[in-house]
Amino acid sequence: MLNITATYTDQYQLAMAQVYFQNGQRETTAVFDYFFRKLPFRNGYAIFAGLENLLEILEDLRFSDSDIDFLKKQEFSEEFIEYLRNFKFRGTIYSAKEGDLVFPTRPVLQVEATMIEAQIIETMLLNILNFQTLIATKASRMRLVAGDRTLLDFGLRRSQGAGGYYASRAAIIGGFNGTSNVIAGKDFEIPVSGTMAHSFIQSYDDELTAFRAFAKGRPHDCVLLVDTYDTLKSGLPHAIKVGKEMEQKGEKLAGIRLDSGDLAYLAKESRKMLDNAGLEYVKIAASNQLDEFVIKSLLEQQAPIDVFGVGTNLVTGSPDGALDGVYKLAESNGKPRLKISENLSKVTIPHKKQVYRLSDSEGHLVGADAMTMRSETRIDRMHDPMESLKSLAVEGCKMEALLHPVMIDGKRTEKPRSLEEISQYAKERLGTLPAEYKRFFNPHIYKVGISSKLKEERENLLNKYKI
Ligand SMILES: Nc1ncnc2c1ncn2[C@@H]1O[C@H](COP(=O)(O)OP(=O)(O)OP(=O)(O)O)[C@@H](O)[C@H]1O
Ligand SMILES: O=P(O)(O)OC[C@H]1O[C@H](OP(=O)(O)OP(=O)(O)O)[C@H](O)[C@@H]1O
Ligand SMILES: O=C(O)c1cccnc1
Repeated sequence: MLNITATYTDQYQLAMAQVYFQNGQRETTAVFDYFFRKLPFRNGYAIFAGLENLLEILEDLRFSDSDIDFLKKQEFSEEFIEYLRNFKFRGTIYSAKEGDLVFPTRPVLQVEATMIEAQIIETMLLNILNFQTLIATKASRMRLVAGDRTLLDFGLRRSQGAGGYYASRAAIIGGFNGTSNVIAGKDFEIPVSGTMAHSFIQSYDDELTAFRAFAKGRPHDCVLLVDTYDTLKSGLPHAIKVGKEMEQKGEKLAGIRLDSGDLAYLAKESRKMLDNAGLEYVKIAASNQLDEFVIKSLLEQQAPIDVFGVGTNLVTGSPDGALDGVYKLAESNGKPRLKISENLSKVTIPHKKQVYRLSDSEGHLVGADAMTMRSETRIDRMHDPMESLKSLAVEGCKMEALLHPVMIDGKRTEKPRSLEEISQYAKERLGTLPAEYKRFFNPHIYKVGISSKLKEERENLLNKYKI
């Protein structure tokens, strides 16, 4: 994994931390909620991703010697620098499971730590969770339309800098099968695969010679790019020739890739030509600015495409550049805290909380989560957090707690989950979500309610701070 140290933060976190340190508030405790306010892509759900990376980094988070040297040149006191030299995150984290379905305005994760620790990790936590959750969600939309066809991430070259590294991981959580990104493949144990570039074909005097050379070098995973000169008049005939030559050697051409033009038409024509030549097993891959809408359209056109290679629109989270996940103080030194806003949706919810996913007696999701004080284990009624007169009886519903202690006093509570396990979990959870939350246009809203106790606590605080 990329080497992230404790300076992966914003300066104001350190400035605030120094003030706590100097004012004898080193042991002041905090509870922060991580949540987002708006689903990306007008989607009906998000897939939580990035947790394993976060925990791995937190367990070993330090200021390195060079970090300390750098900070010495900034405006920090010697005593505070010494404190940072010995800094370690010793906090506790309650979190949703990575790969779970998450929805706006309810905590996805809670951090309990000293105020200093909690502030120092804020930026990094947001940076990791916001990005991977965005990309996993985008990837899952493509998985929903692609059925069981292969989805490959081709995005590293188009991503916002190093973001491509984590995008490849998040794509797998969202349901992609593999990546062209070699370092992500190595670090996260993602199946790595790829085809060939136009430059390879251009570098030879003719296409056939290029194809033959590639087939010789990659006899087991040879996918030929057929659109450099003319897909149907040149690329396909040459690929078929090489495919037949490979058969003579007891080898099999793995596939062809279409990267321009009308992908549905070209895939249909290519399939016919391959089948007529007895190359029914040769797969058709397609790429070129794909996204969930293009993939859906291609499949509606019955395009016989087996593999989709997706770059830009996956790894950039296009058209949404970021998930708006935030980190808000819910308690300090054991006292509940509130942030007031003109906009009721931005008034925070105090206290250590739990989020329960509700289902009926047969185990079907009822389309609502209930937010409670962490100490509550049962509630009969939940209230709309925005409209105080609206409430809903929930007695008889099964309540599944979503937030689990994943780190206690700086140590992880469980061994790391593999990426495969996480993506399998995401698949299962998405499988339980009714179709109306998964459609692209105007999906159902997955509701949230707060318990009577939490509502009362919030109102008391609101009254206390109201001017
Ligand atoms: N049959 C199709 N149905 C829907 N969208 C398609 C179809 N074929 C291609 N697309 C998508 O349309 C967009 C643009 O395709 P277009 O044919 O203009 O590609 P191009 O890069 O301009 O091709 P060329 O290299 O031939 O100029 C891409 O996002 C592509 O994935
Ligand atoms: O379109 P995207 O979804 O972003 O997918 C990745 C694109 O990157 C490659 O093109 P590029 O022109 O960079 O290289 P090439 O010469 O190998 O085609 C590939 O051929 C895809 O078209
Ligand atoms: O392997 C490929 O075909 C590939 C990899 C990265 C980007 N475009 C294509």
